[in-house]
Amino acid sequence: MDDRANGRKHNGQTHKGQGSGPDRRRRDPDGEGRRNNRGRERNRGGNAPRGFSESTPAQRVREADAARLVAFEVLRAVSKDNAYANLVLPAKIRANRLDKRDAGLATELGYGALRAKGSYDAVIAACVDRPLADVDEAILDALRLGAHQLLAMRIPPHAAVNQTVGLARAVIGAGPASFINAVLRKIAAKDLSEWLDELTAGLSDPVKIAAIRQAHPEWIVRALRQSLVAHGRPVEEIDALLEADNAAPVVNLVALPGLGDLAEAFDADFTPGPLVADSALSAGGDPGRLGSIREGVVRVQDVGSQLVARALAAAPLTGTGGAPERWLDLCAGPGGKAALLAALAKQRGATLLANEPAEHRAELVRKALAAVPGELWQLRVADGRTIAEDYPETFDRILVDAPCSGLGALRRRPESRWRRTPAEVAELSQLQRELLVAGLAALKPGGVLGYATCSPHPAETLAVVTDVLRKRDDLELLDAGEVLDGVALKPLHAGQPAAGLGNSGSGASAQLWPHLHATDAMFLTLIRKTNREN
Ligand SMILES: C[S@@+](CC[C@H](N)C(=O)[O-])C[C@H]1O[C@@H](n2cnc3c(N)ncnc32)[C@H](O)[C@@H]1O
Repeated sequence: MDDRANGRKHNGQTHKGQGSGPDRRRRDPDGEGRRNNRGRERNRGGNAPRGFSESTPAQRVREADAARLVAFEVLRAVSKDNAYANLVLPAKIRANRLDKRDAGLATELGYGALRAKGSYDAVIAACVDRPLADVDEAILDALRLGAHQLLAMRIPPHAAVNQTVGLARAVIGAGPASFINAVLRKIAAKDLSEWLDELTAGLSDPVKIAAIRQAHPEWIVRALRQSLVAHGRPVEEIDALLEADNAAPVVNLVALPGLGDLAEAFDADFTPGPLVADSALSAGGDPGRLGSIREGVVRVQDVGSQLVARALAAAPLTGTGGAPERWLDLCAGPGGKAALLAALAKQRGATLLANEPAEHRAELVRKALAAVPGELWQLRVADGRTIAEDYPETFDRILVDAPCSGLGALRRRPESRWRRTPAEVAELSQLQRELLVAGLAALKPGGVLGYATCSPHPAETLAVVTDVLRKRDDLELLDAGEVLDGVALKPLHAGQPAAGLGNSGSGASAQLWPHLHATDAMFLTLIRKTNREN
């Protein structure tokens, strides 16, 4: 018999409340755990929570419904191949020709199960008698899908269990399906808040409690709490912030100024964005349908990114000379901000150099910039740390949108919180310092550099900027919050003085927040190089 009949990776895995592996296998030679030798259901009664119909073998769901199958395949691709759900899911929806309703269900199932994996794993662990590391990954993924349906969706429990078990029977096997059935019935015995109360009972550390309740790794909860405090926000906001990470984000569009408009989007189901000009949003619209998106003059872009690009374009310079401005996007791939910057540069008679070292991402930048006349921009495919070798003190405006952990965009990348590690943050923060220093060397006196991350982790934001500024006396900090307010349609209050940056003028960094601004948690510092004669 397949070990996976009992959920095992190796030998001996069972769900709690059943006999241990070898015993159970002897009692259950067909490996399904469903019938005794009189042909009656073994799992009937006893443990089964109310609300389940006891289906006969003939009535059992034996096929995977399309939406659940797609969601399961996405979970498998993420677990097995380290895939990105936001890339795999749309491809699978297309390949399986899901209609709008099934596409919505597959998205909610897949993204929901991935986001809350930590909480669901804790629930599942309470229902099986082995460490989850010993449970076969495919079985675990099916259990996570089932747990999400049972604990977070308005799907009747019997349907959630039957459909998930049917999926498992079709794609994993009859034995594992029986194990999954038994575990899901245990999960269904309590609702989510009962499970969370049980799992957090006896804990006093607010980080551990928030981590379980809001399905985030503890180190991320800790970093986000630190960031709130460093930006003058009450630490109690952490719950709202974590909740915002768990909500499905809206789709934001930007019409490239002077090149595109949103009329077509408004005719579809998009509405004007309340925070920034030329933007639109929709909770469920499919931007791929819009001709203006296909032409590249309207683009999908988070509002936080739009604000950052516009703030850099609007920041006050102090006399960089009368020549047309030269702008640089040092870390440009895949080109979202570069496209907006290039369109703004066109309106201002400026030009843009977009730099990106990764070939395939540089290609995406080229595509993103295709809508902007070619004489206004150039692409450099090289390490940003060498920029000043080719362009010493050349640019009036520079964006260093540094490679980062992406902890500010967790709502868009459902699996990433479980994949990222603190060690990566340490490594990235060194690269971020080097890119910031290189960008400053390419900045003209009087010019402004925007250092941005889509992470609010203090090690990637304030610590990087503080470290670099501390060693220099030719730089001043602008008030990034004030500049952001100048380009926003309403005050953002994003620029509370941040701890540790008080020694570089009266300026302050700004931090956008998903729970306050409904944007990604973009961080922005605006640094001006002082003119030598000043
Ligand atoms: C946060 S992303 C930039 C996002 C981009 N600004 C946008 O809005 O689409 C960071 C980019 O930096 C690039 N990168 C990584 N190492 C780099 C380096 N040494 N120099 C310049 N860019 C680098 C990554 O390949 C990635 O494309």
